[in-house]
Amino acid sequence: MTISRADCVALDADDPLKHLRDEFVLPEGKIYLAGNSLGAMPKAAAAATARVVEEWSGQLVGGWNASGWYGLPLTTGDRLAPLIGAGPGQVAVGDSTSIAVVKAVSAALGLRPERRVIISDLANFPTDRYMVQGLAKALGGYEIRDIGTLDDALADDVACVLLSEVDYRTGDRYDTAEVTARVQAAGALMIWDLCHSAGALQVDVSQADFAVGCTYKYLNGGPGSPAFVYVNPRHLGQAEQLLTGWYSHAEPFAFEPDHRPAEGIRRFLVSTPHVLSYAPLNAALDIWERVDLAQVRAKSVALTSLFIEVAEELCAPYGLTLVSSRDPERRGSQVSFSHPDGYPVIRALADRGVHGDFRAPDILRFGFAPLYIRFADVHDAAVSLAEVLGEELWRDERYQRRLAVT
Ligand SMILES: Cc1ncc(COP(=O)(O)O)c(C=O)c1O
Ligand SMILES: Nc1c(O)cccc1C(=O)C[C@H](N)C(=O)O
Repeated sequence: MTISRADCVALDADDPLKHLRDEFVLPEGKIYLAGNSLGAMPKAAAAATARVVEEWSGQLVGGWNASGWYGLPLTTGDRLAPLIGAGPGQVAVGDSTSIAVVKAVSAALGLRPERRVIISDLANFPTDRYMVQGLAKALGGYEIRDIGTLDDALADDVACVLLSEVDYRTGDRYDTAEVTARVQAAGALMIWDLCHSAGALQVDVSQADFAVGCTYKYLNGGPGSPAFVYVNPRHLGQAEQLLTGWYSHAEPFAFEPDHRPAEGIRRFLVSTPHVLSYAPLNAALDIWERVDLAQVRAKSVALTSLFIEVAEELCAPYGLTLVSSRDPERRGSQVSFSHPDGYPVIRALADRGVHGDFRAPDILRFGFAPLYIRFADVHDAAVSLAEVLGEELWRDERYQRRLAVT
């Protein structure tokens, strides 16, 4: 083999991020390549969550003031902002990505009232599409244009464009600066879904109009951790989002009968924050505060390139086809292959301790979270994949049955 396991161990020894792995709880003897679905747990998350439970028991309702629960969506937003190239007062953390999509798209439509088309990529994660479909139906009079190429779709009737920087299936990445500039040159507003890029790339939202994303993948905020919405400062104070819950009111505790929108990013809140869910996320952000994103990206490129090289070399005879781009610039921190028996292959691989996942119809996905994945893991995962394919372990009948969550 061109690259040996010993070479990979040497790469690990030189890795400037190697000390971070110890900050996470990782299952013994397993290789976790599903951090693009749910990130690993920071060791500090348990104590951070226990602290909030203590605050609750000790302070009861006083916790809203004394422990800063009321301010969590914005204090956490300010901590997350540097990870996506945003500044203070531009990011609100709360709700889910699906809800954040409604906030961002509704705000964009309000800023372009004369335009009646929303562009949504067919490659968008389904919930983004479903939320836009629901919103368009509720508002009435909107057309959703599914893009083949952006050039064909951009016209003077387009209000906004919603795309994912990194495609959840293929792992391919848009050139966000170039696309944003084209969309804005056509007079439309650009909304990026950053679920598969935040914590994996050097995201730069500074030119985008809006962005949304989750915190439970590469950011390691925990299952169901709150999402984020970014609003470019040029729209703050002007853009109005549809979900006008009381946290978006100028004075929630004035209890006025009619909605009066808050100034600034607070307008993009909806209602009571899920206080317990912010605890593990903030524990993860404590780690992120000490991380250089340029090093994260460099390691991500190296890990994904290594996996492609070793997996292709070992699995060449077994019908595996690379789906992700070969150009690391055009790739997120994920490598996808297709195989006609992708589902049982992923199940058999998990039984051998290597956790990737499967996306219909035939995609094997492997996510490489640079904070805790080692080069030796990449090597070992490719060897296991070759064994599963070469020895046809996936043919075992118990791997054919579909689980509820794939
Ligand atoms: C690109 C993308 N958008 C949205 C979501 C999900 O949104 P939600 O957190 O609302 O379930 C996911 C993953 O589940 C995703 O990959
Ligand atoms: N959000 C998820 C969930 O609620 C259950 C299972 C998986 C997920 C995921 O995040 C999947 C992920 N967005 C994907 O890219 O497929």
